[in-house]
Amino acid sequence: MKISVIGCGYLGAVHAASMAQLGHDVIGVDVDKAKIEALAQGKAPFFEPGLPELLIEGVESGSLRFSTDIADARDAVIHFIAVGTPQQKSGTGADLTYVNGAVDALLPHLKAGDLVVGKSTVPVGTAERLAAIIEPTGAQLAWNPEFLREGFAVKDTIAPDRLVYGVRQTSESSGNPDESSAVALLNEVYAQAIANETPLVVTDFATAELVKVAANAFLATKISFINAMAEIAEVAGADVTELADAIGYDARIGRKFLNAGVGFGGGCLPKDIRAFTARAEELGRGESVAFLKEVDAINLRRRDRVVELVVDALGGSAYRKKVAVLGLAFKPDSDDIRDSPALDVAVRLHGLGAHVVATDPEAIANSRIRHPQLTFGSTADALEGADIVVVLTEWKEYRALKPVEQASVVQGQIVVDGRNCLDVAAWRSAGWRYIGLGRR
Ligand SMILES: NC(=O)c1ccc[n+]([C@@H]2O[C@H](COP(=O)([O-])OP(=O)(O)OC[C@H]3O[C@@H](n4cnc5c(N)ncnc54)[C@H](O)[C@@H]3O)[C@@H](O)[C@H]2O)c1
Ligand SMILES: O=c1ccn([C@@H]2O[C@H](COP(=O)(O)OP(=O)(O)O[C@H]3O[C@H](CO)[C@@H](O)[C@H](O)[C@H]3O)[C@@H](O)[C@H]2O)c(=O)[nH]1
Repeated sequence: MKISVIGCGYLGAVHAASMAQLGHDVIGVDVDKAKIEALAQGKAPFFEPGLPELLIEGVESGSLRFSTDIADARDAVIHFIAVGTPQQKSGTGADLTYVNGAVDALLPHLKAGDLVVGKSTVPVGTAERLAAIIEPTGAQLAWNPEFLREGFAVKDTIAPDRLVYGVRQTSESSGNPDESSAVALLNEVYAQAIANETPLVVTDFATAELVKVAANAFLATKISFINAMAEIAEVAGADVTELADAIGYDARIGRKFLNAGVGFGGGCLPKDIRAFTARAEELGRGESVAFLKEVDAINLRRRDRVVELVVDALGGSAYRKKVAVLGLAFKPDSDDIRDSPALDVAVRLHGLGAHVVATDPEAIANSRIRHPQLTFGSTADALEGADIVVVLTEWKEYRALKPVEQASVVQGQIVVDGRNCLDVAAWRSAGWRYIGLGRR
């Protein structure tokens, strides 16, 4: 099928490359010239495992093209909207400027029979409003939320664990949205996943929009739940990792997303729970999701706690102490530093007068642009003569560090494990003072 993908960031670039990989003819459009130049040469503008290979293959075969000119999307039949919906600058709601701008720009190029497919995460009610603008062109709108995880984005796009189509409920389709042509077109786009019997939920616009924010709200709640348990474990002398293992054996609870630590960050969970709360308040149902404010508060307290643990371990002041910060990205296998707890903690320690030397396998370049005041270096640079080591992103190279080898490099054998990802026994037996979050 001829597909356009409007917005080629973390979501759109992967979506465009994956659609080409699935055999479609794809044009990716973005307003960011530098990004499009890189993509057009088959180069990934950010770190995402598996993406470079797909880009090169797609660009070389001609099935994947990129442009800054939205008019180049006119031959496509399916137009995915994958632009950002960040948190508003003044407020907690979603900023829809980019979604509105993308739809406005696309409008003159739409033709009867086209399908515009919303992928961006939006407040419930957005699709209905956009459909009123799009439908007079003879094109249709569907909302098809994306559930990919950064670090696994290619796999999650090509083989998603479920598909959700939000489509207009029409009288012609006798109230049955499954019959609509939007569904037929989307089934063609996702033919491989459909053939593999990927669970498919066909629903209305509002439900599709809500599914996305509900999923992220649930994940964020699960993480904050275990972090709240970590707070209690800390004062009770219990161990939150053993607690998580024990409750996780209950299949109704499950062990996934029960890793306590410095908390969740990234371009999705934090802003999505805030936007959901703001939208619920607009709809007069703020009390229904008021707990998400607590989820957010618990999450942010974890960052304070890590800073506090570091300062306490340094004898009450971080001033002029060398702090090795291992990890800056919001999660491993990503260079994304949006709302990263790791970067936040590094900046705060720097603000307390510590000599922070921070490292990350992929996120130094992005971190340097945002916070040039920090000192960046290799893992060896960070550890050399450090008074304390703080692990903030659980990259495999940090988990694999040998405590015995590092002991001779540092000044102080103290490690704060902000992700509860190190082997406690190994570090302690090598003479280190190990401090986890809610660990015994
Ligand atoms: N990143 C993820 O893992 C992920 C997963 C699922 C859903 N989402 C949602 O997808 C959306 C995009 O997220 P992202 O992380 O890719 O953001 P991003 O900031 O990485 O990318 C957004 C892109 O849109 C471009 N853009 C803005 N206005 C445009 C316009 N008018 N025309 C063309 N391009 C335009 C920007 O230049 C940018 O490259 C958000 O709503 C997000 O919540 C993201
Ligand atoms: O047990 C856990 C699991 C995760 N995290 C943190 O939570 C954040 C988010 O992690 P994850 O959900 O894996 O990353 P994202 O790539 O942001 O993906 C989320 O956000 C996307 C954008 O909406 C959705 O598509 C995905 O389904 C959803 O998992 C990261 O900071 C993790 O370190 C924890 O602290 N503890």
